[in-house]
Amino acid sequence: MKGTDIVVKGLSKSYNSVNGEESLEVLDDIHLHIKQGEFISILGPSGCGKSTLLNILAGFESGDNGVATCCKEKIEGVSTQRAVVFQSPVLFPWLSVRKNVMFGLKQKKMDDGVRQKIVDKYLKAVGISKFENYYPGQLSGGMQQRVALARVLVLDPNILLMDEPFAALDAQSRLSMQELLLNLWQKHKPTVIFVTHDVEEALFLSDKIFIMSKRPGRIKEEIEVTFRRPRNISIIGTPEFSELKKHILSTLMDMC
Ligand SMILES: Nc1ncnc2c1ncn2[C@@H]1O[C@H](COP(=O)(O)OP(=O)(O)OP(=O)(O)O)[C@@H](O)[C@H]1O
Repeated sequence: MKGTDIVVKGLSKSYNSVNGEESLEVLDDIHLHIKQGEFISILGPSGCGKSTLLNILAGFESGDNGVATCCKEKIEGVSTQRAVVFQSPVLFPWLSVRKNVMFGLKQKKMDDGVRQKIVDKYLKAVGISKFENYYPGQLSGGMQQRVALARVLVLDPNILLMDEPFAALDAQSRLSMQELLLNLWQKHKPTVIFVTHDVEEALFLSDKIFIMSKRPGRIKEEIEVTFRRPRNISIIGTPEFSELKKHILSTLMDMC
């Protein structure tokens, strides 16, 4: 079902310290409204709670106070509507690329011919059809991340939660993954919530950027990114891009 605004109101979260004696306040009074189909990035200092927020939206964890809703329903656990892509691709090393991509679809009741066609479509979309019989260990990091992306896209999620998915890649692979992601997003328009440390990446990809304060993380600033779409890397050299980049960097530096 489409219609998936994500609304977060007054969300806070603390963890017990390892010795259990103190409480570590990680998120404090977070408010967000993310519209269906928006591409959102979250930037903020290390340890400010970006991954914690993403984990709560995924349903892996819950907040202490406040509420996070998706489709007007409280997020209380994982859902196939919300797919997560991590920095390290999560793949089964003993399964071929094709079988990895097929994995989630096996749980769905559908004709096997249809299932195979969906897998073919996404292997092609992420540019790894030729490697369908390879095993993850035989692929580069960038190719593994393509497989990880195809693995979640076959399930047609409404929401993609991405936690620094391209951080481990070299500059060239990173750029090609960013372009690939933008193309896929443009076609299917899932809501994307993308955690990154890379200001250029956030500007290149997003409709909106949320900047979080240092821990306990709050939303310090919300920035609309209005560069025309479809985008290509030529926007990175424009004065408007540089201006916004400078503004975001100085906001982040002020928090150090
Ligand atoms: N399960 C946990 N138990 C205890 N503390 C935790 C747990 N998960 C995260 N933390 C702590 O919460 C704080 C925020 O962590 P989180 O990973 O959300 O930050 P982040 O902004 O994503 O950081 P980075 O940018 O470095 O990845 C950190 O101090 C971390 O040590």
